[in-house]
Amino acid sequence: MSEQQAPPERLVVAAAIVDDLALPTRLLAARRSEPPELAGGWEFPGGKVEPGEQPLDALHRELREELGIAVEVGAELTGPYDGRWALGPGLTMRLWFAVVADGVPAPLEDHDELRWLGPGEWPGVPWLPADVTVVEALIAGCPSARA
Ligand SMILES: Nc1nc2c([nH]c(=O)n2[C@H]2C[C@H](O)[C@@H](COP(=O)(O)OP(=O)(O)OP(=O)(O)O)O2)c(=O)[nH]1
Repeated sequence: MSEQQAPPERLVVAAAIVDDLALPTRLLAARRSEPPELAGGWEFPGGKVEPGEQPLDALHRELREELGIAVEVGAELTGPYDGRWALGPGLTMRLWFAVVADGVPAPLEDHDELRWLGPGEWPGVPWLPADVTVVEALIAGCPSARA
């Protein structure tokens, strides 16, 4: 009988899209439309890195596919697990600040609503459970996000 191995971890890459990399006051949140168990939860736009793909290439691809935008990527908000954020069994996330460089964000895929959250509003949507601590860390690092 062969030993059971844990399935490989999948990396999710996502963006905290803000109005200004130096002084962020507005954050773009996206409401998931699928799968049914996640629908209605708000998240950072992004998705899974494909095998052989570089994380930042995956980020640009996901944002182009999901929102129809090109972005300028800024600093990474590193998490407590080897720089990543834990999302659930077998899933971790890397998150970068970004600003829109081209296009107007639209919910083209996987989302049914986008919302720019102003100062004091960043915690104000029902984020996916794993994102709540990420949003807290974002706010802690961005005094300009507070009301
Ligand atoms: N993009 C994103 N996913 C998140 C966040 N928080 C969170 O728990 N997740 C979870 C939801 C999903 O289970 C998983 C991301 O998968 P996804 O469905 O967005 O990936 P994908 O676009 O590549 O789609 P697929 O290949 O699975 O079809 O991570 C977040 O802030 N952003």
